[in-house]
Amino acid sequence: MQVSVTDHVNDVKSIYYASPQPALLFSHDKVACEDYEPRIDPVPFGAGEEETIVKIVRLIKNNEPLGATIYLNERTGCVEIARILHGGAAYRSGLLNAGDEIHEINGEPVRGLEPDKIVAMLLKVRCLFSFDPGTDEHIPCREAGLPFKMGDILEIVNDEDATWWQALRVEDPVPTNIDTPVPAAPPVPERHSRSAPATTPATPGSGGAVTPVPARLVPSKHYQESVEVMRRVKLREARNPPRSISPCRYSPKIPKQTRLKKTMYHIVQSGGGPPGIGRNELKRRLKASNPQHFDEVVPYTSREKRPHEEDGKEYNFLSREEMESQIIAQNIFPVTIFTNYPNALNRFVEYGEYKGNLYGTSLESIKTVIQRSKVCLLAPHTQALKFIRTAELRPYIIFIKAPGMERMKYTRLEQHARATHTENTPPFSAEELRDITEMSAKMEERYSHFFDAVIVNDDLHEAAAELIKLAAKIEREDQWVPVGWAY
Ligand SMILES: Nc1ncnc2c1ncn2[C@@H]1O[C@H](COP(=O)(O)OP(=O)(O)OP(=O)(O)O)[C@@H](O)[C@H]1O
Repeated sequence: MQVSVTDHVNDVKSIYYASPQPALLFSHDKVACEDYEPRIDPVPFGAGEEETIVKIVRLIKNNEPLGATIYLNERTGCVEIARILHGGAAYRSGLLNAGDEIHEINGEPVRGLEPDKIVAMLLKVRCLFSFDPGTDEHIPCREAGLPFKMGDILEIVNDEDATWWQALRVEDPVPTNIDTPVPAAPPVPERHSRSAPATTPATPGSGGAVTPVPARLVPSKHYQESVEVMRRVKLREARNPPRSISPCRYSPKIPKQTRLKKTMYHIVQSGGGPPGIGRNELKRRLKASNPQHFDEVVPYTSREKRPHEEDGKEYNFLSREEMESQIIAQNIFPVTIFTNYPNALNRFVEYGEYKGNLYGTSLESIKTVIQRSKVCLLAPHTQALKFIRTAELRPYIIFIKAPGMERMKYTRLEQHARATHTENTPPFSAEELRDITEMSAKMEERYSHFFDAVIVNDDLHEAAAELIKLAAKIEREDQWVPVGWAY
């Protein structure tokens, strides 16, 4: 031991000859004396050999397999670790052993669950885009590609390659042969279920009853992002061909943070679908289905209060100066607004100007609704999604989509449907309906990765019924959430 230490120091010296030797020796000795073994709480004093000890094991690992198989011990009814695979994360941690009983995973009890159910608690990837290997010009082998559709669930078994990951479709039989690598725990690029271990069910001693399904290639997150960027650049260039700019005259513009964005309010409200598609109508119907349960935020405005209005009921009324200073402040101190700018009480997730008055929805108003144990219904602008799509609010985003142009005309023209954000507007013209339909397609193309569900607002009654049913289902079932929300 002593010899190897000296050798090592000499090696280092020969490369970094200028380094002072005592400092090197000191660093080396310090590192060598550190204990890098995982720390396990000491066995309670007095616990006998026969007594059960509960270990709470915390494994922090990257996108790699846990490297363990599990089985249901029918005698005890407990889920136990069948094997620890050599070299896997569990093996390296030294924290888990074959025969250990698993009582809960990420806080969720597993007693009585079939191993299959536990496998269903694996972190998996829900696809936020579709992929057809037949049309991808860069895939190294088309036959090896795994086609998938948006919403499909995949298990990524290898994410070592920067461009092509290996994946299994979740309905494919999971390999159980212990001689083959256990499917990887999830990289989960975007979203995953709330539960989380990475184990594979196995019957002890069976050594693999199911023939493993070979993993196939899917684009990595990095690759897909590059594809998306390129697609948008091409699209933009096709729409506005670049003009040649003299390099001498070109100076990049520095965005002015303190300028107030002047967006028309009806644009500001175009989040859950294009304006005019029926978001507010559907929101109204959902609220009416259970007014005790659903509620909406009270927006802020700088316009004059009308005689019949009550502050805090229809709107929260603020002077234009107050609203402006708060909006400007949040642009200057995007993160620390509450501590750095004591006058700013509101953080507007969206704001805009309509007919000379400011309107906005504040984060605090949303929280107020939630704190009253109500489900907060919003129809935000797409720009607001990044502010509200947080671990704190955990929104469920439903896109209200336009049906085809023919159905738009059939359903809206007959009903004399008209915009509701302004008063006394004439019914939609065919031209306006075309705009709504086109905007719907553009929004879906651009923001579909934010959507948890899509409802096509064709027949209004059917769309409302679907929304009400979906709202009930959301409350019953676990949802997919971004990775960061689960911890
Ligand atoms: N499926 C439908 N069939 C017929 N009319 C509809 C349908 N959905 C909504 N409408 C009507 O379309 C009009 C616009 O709906 P709504 O106000 O809810 O749209 P919006 O998306 O909230 O847009 P805006 O912000 O312009 O109000 C209303 O008259 C509404 O009753």
